[in-house]
Amino acid sequence: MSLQNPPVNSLSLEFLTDICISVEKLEMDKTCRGLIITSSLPKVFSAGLDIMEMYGKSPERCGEFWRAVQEMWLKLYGSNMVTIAAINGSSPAGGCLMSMTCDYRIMADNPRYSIGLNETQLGIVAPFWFKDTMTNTVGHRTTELSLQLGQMYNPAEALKIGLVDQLVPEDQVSHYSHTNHDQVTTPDRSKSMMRKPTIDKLTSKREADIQNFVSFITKDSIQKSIGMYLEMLKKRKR
Ligand SMILES: CCCCC/C=C\C/C=C\CC/C=C/CC(=O)SCCNC(=O)CCNC(=O)[C@H](O)C(C)(C)COP(=O)(O)OP(=O)(O)OC[C@H]1O[C@@H](n2cnc3c(N)ncnc32)[C@H](O)[C@@H]1OP(=O)(O)O
Repeated sequence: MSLQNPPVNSLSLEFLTDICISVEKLEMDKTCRGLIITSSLPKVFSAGLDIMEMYGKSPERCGEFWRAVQEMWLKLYGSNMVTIAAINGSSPAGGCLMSMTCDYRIMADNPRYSIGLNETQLGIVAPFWFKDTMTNTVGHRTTELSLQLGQMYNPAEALKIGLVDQLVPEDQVSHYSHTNHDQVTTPDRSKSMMRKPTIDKLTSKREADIQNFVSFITKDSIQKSIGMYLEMLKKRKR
């Protein structure tokens, strides 16, 4: 599955819906045992959630958006397929979350790329299931430090903390993700045994999580922080 939503593969409601439909189709295809997620765009795996979906939108729309984010996570984290993230560019926040849902992460060894949960930098708090996914990937202490600082990691740092499993030359990400994953076997009961408690936690709190998100994101102070962050993104470009 090659992500293609220019300019930066941000996860809008529409794009998330497309991703969910694609994963569902592959999941039902009995001939398909594995899924490699990568990006068709240069330099960016995914810029994470589409910030415009969280800025100046109605509570109803925000709720619909958040349900789609949850659905993407539930489908990928609970997938019965072998899943590999071929991270061929930067992958902040929701992009990092998406790659952490996979069984194995291969990243391009380019120091200009970064990956991590940077929500704190936007003045927002990573939801509990983002935190849980990271804890399951890199452990409690690293997650605590990482979330408090909104830390982004270059590929070497990401490898060191276990956020990615393998670094490869940039032009070989696709090759390695197709051929070099002996470490990942066909998902069996171990995968669901390890992930089920985390999945059940969100499933049982899904509606409350949507309410929390909507009331948090529509607060004036949070809208102001997001607006300032958007300005910063645009200025950084000039
Ligand atoms: C206490 C109570 C707790 C309750 C908690 C309840 C709920 C929790 C609440 C909220 C949680 C919300 C979770 C959010 C997770 C997210 O994913 S937020 C998104 C975070 N993403 C980012 O910060 C990425 C920002 N982007 C970048 O760093 C760079 O763009 C890039 C990805 C590294 C690429 O760089 P590059 O130089 O190639 O591109 P540009 O920067 O020039 O960008 C091009 C263009 O795209 C726009 N853009 C970039 N990222 C996004 C985005 N994520 N969404 C929308 N638009 C984006 C950028 O502004 C440029 O636009 P242009 O100027 O109009 O061309």
